[in-house]
Amino acid sequence: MRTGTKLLMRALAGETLAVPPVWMMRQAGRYLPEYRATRARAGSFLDLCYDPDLATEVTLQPIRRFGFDAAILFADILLVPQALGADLRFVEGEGPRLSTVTGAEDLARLGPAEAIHETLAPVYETVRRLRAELPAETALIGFAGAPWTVATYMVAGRGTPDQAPARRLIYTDRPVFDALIERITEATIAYLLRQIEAGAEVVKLFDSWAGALPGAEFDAYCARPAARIVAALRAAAPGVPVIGFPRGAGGNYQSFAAATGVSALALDTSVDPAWARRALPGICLQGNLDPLLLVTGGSALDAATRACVAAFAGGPHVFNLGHGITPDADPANVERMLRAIRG
Ligand SMILES: Cc1c2[nH]c(c1CCC(=O)O)Cc1[nH]c(c(CCC(=O)O)c1C)Cc1[nH]c(c(CCC(=O)O)c1C)Cc1[nH]c(c(C)c1CCC(=O)O)C2
Repeated sequence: MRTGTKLLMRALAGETLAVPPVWMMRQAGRYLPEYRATRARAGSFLDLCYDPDLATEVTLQPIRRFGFDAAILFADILLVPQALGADLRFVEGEGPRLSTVTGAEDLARLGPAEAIHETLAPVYETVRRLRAELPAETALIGFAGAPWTVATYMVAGRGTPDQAPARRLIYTDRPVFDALIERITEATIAYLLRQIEAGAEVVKLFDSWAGALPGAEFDAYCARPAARIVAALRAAAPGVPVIGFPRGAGGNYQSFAAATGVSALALDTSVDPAWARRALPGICLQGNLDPLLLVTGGSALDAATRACVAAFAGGPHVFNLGHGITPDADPANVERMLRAIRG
């Protein structure tokens, strides 16, 4: 395989490497001064997402600075709802605001899954440019939000601490909720396949709020949609690894792995690596350093980084954080983390 020498691809294919490949969730972001400068040139965050030149530039910035083993496409999980017809804007200092979907009429106003590509064409162009510009050793990761997490924003119209609006819709109007999950699932498959066609070598499914699903609903709204997405990608794009990230799934990480057949599991900060190795044998594990250590730094960062590498050393591992790097992180601490991993 042409990509066979990239460390990330080797780890995802199940190889245990002496030094794990490394990348970070949110590696292109506000903790980098060069990101803030490009972001200021773009205007809004969404303008940046839809400008292939600038989105390519910010994706490459952390690769140039740190030499990560993978780049992740610069975009957002909420571009899919927007492409389905939701109004979307990001309020500075607050977060996303969307038009809400709480009933059959709202659902009827959304476009079909196949209609998303017109809006998302600039994202595919960014993927093409990245594939042409990335160093030969750097893998390109595409991504989408998982249906449940995307639905939580579409139902509430914003981020919520407990995803109560989406949970409420499950209990009060399950047919509408199921239809929404179905629409997002179809759009996600179409979106990821276009990213793969454009040059994404790996895709990651972000289910950031999987931990908010009641246990009885985890299978229906986290595992099953992910299983459908994985199966559709495997059928149309065999050989492209899929990383699943059911954040906060706890003990459900096991049933998620079994139900979906993902190539790798991204573990959040709460998961004990030793438990994960025992409970999830044979699968590539990604994670899971506490991102706060990149704010606090010092010898605690060195110790935790080395402990993380050692704890996962018995099998295929992709070093990452347990969640995204935060805007108050110090880039010098990222260098320090990389020295502790790579020596
Ligand atoms: C829930 C979610 C979103 N977006 C995403 C998730 C799932 C992962 C997670 O749990 O973090 C995923 C995401 N968002 C972004 C990426 C790009 C790739 C990467 O570097 O990881 C990815 C993979 C850029 C971004 N997405 C966002 C930024 C900050 C925008 C800015 O420059 O102001 C970036 C770099 C904005 C965003 N986007 C979203 C929110 C709630 C916010 C606002 C909160 C915040 O400001 O941090 C939705």
